[in-house]
Amino acid sequence: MKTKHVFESSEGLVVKSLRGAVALNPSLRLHKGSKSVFICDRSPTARVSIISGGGSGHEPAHAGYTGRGMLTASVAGDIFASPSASQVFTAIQLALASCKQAEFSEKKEVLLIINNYTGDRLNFGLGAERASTLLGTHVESVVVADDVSLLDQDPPSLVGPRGLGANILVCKLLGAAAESGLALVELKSLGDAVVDNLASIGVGMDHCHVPGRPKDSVGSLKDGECELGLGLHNEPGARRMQIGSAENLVQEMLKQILDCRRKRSPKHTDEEGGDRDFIFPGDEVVLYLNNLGGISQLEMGAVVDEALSQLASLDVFPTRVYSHAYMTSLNAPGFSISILNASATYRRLSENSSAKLSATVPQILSYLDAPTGASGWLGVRSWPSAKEGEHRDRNVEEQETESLLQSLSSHQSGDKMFRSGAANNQKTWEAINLVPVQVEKGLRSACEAVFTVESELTHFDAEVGDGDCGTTFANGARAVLSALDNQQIGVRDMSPPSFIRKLSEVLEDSMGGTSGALFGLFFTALSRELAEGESFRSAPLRALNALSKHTPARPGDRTLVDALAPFCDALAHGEGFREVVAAAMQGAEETRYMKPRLGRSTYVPMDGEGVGAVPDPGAWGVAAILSGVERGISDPIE
Ligand SMILES: Nc1ncnc2c1ncn2[C@@H]1O[C@H](COP(=O)(O)OP(=O)(O)O)[C@@H](O)[C@H]1O
Ligand SMILES: O=C[C@H](O)COP(=O)(O)O
Repeated sequence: MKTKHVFESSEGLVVKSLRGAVALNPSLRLHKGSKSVFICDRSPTARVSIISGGGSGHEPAHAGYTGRGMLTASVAGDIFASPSASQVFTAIQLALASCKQAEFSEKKEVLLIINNYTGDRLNFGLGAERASTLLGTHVESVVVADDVSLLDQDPPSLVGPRGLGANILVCKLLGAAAESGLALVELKSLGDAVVDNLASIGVGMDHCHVPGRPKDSVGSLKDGECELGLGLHNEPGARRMQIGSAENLVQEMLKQILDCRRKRSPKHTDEEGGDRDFIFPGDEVVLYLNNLGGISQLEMGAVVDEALSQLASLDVFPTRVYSHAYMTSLNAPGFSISILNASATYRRLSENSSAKLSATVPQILSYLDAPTGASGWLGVRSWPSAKEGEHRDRNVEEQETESLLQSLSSHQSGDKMFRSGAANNQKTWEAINLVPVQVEKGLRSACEAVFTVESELTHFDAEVGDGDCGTTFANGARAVLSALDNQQIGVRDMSPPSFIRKLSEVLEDSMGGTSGALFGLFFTALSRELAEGESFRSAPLRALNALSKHTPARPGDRTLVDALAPFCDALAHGEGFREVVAAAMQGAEETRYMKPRLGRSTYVPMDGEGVGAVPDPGAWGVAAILSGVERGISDPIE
């Protein structure tokens, strides 16, 4: 595995890289704070804004696919961690603003293209909810879940298949369809039909290394070995196997794609036609290969050739062929093969009575052929002419974007109400038996505890996930300490509900990822419960119940809920703080032996030697936070 980088740390790397992407295309602007890139000269024909995004490390996704005929705006999280809900909300605002101001109020329709990862689903979902409430935006989502490598899991995971590199094919198709003037309901029908008939599988020769992470944070593969059923985030593949030969590898990958209908879990059988072929004779299909970043172009060309000749031997002759590093996993030496069945997409649209669009196969293919101004797809073909001696000044452009966002706040309704939430409640800390000095000490100590376990969390998450859990938790802890230090939040100056509400905003803005969304939701609910008069003993359990509406995770599913639930329960039952923290730690410890049904661990085979021995990183982090609080407060809470 290559661990040498041009930039030895990931600090500031994402924004720098986004600036690079914007420099390639004069039609783009960057909003640094939210890591959003948007079109500043949107075409008049597009009625709907198309937005996608996700963690960084997948470049040129998604900034490189922002441009006329593809995405109106994109939003990036940290490396391999989804952007937060507030980032998504800002991206939506900027996409809407890219219409001329006069048209702003009429073009409030947004389609989100979301890859099926928990963090992305939660954060894009919450960002969309906020846009509907505050801007009156009508938002629909198309969820890309094209990975066929884990369809026969038993019991089936609650997460569903991952989204792989064919996400970009969906962005291209829907971006061009939006450019042609389709309405939101039509785009949603088209998108759903496309993702239902899209199947992909990835393979990796080795893992990639994230700049700045410990060099041994991810294990290397042995000579001659590969991992089949690979995601985009460096998590272990569905299974290890001998490469054998390139022909065998491509054959195995195509077989999994062509058999995907038969492999779908029984619960999908009725609605999705389980036990059927993925391709019928005469179907028009698109072959799409995605280089994860580390395979030579020479070999990729040969893989295209191999895939085409094997498909020809099965009487399948793709009408369109694409191969490029569309959506990378840093520089991972791997690739994925995807097939989009355009004929089946057409059938699905014409047979489904609830579909709001009918589109012929040539029409569907025309969306792929349509020109785009997005540099990552074909490269920008025509540059707007600049006056002699006129140069772009990125500082001026970024300042203009800040001003634009500020001016947009006048279009929002109810922002103040949303932001302050429970802030009006004047109940004091003393009234709920907490001493402000102790609360601050506990909070600071919790942040220190996160730094202590950061590398452990990275290690656990690298074993069973994508290795970003330590960074995500540490980002949150750093932001909380800095918010306390610069008095952005102050325990003494704020009532408990307002303080917790602000804390949730700080966490939500700084963390991203699944855990950032879950913390944001939990603390928002906690603030509301306190404002409604619940005590510090009863409010956390009620907040946990509120969280349960956004995630199906329950104790036993091997998530951070396994640490949080015993804590909330024990607190509600009147146990002392030492005991409630011990309950959380025991819950986290027990995750070592649990089989995951949620989160990224579901993609990883857990029966393998040693893998099951690590606890769930999120649960471990929550337990560390709580024991940090315990260390920080010298007296019991009551
Ligand atoms: N659906 C879910 N519900 C509750 N907790 C979850 C869920 N999915 C993942 N988690 C928790 O999130 C932790 C990972 O957090 P994070 O690194 O932010 O996730 P990711 O990188 O996958 O977005 C997991 O260890 C698990 O505790
Ligand atoms: O690159 C990361 C993806 O957007 C998934 O995000 P997540 O790991 O937070 O679910």
